[in-house]
Amino acid sequence: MIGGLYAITRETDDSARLLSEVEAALRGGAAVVQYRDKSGDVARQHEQASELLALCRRHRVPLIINDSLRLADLVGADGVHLGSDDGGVREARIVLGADKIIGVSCYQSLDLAVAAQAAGADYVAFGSFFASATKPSAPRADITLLQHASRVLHLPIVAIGGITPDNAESLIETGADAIAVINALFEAADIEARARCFADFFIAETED
Ligand SMILES: Cc1ncc(COP(=O)(O)OP(=O)(O)O)c(N)n1
Ligand SMILES: Cc1nc(C(=O)O)sc1CCOP(=O)(O)O
Repeated sequence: MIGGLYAITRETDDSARLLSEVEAALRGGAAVVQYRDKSGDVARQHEQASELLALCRRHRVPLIINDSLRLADLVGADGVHLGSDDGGVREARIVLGADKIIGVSCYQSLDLAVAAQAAGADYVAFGSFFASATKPSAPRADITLLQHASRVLHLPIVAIGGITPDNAESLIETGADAIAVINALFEAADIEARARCFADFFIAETED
């Protein structure tokens, strides 16, 4: 079940730094990790994904691979995140099997989310809710989308794009089950403390 702080890695060839940053996020309470690397360096991706998987297993947190069904299958990751160019849910389900997590980017479209749900996705993601330093060109989603989506869908909803400690609560209160964060998490001076800050929003939510 996807929920809480969903940490997405920054691209780097410094594997030791990658691992130590993700470990800090896990210590702070990240509930899901996504490996996202657009370099096209297949050897590096295989090595980093394998090392991250071992780390995530030690913390009992799922590792999702962005974009690549092939890499997810090769390293035995816990799931894959599919964007509009990354293939369909049904194919991913056949390759990965019933127990793996399949997430789908639905951008600003509830129709895409309904279709992903019908195809057997395990979660859907909407964004970008705020200006994103990582993806400045990402089209913006309105927060009311979360309200509609949480009424219509019966699977976890992930919000992404420019999320910071100052705006995360508004998304969670409006219907996000998870918040996916890159910059505001991994650019923080103290990644563990920042992760804890994000994770605590979900504890506060269950206490309300
Ligand atoms: C949790 C989550 N949500 C959305 C995205 C974006 O995926 P995509 O649209 O495929 O873009 P890239 O990440 O591949 O640039 C994501 N990765 N994770
Ligand atoms: C990878 C990605 N996808 C987005 C979308 O809107 O689909 S926004 C985004 C970047 C998220 O990083 P940050 O937390 O640094 O803004």
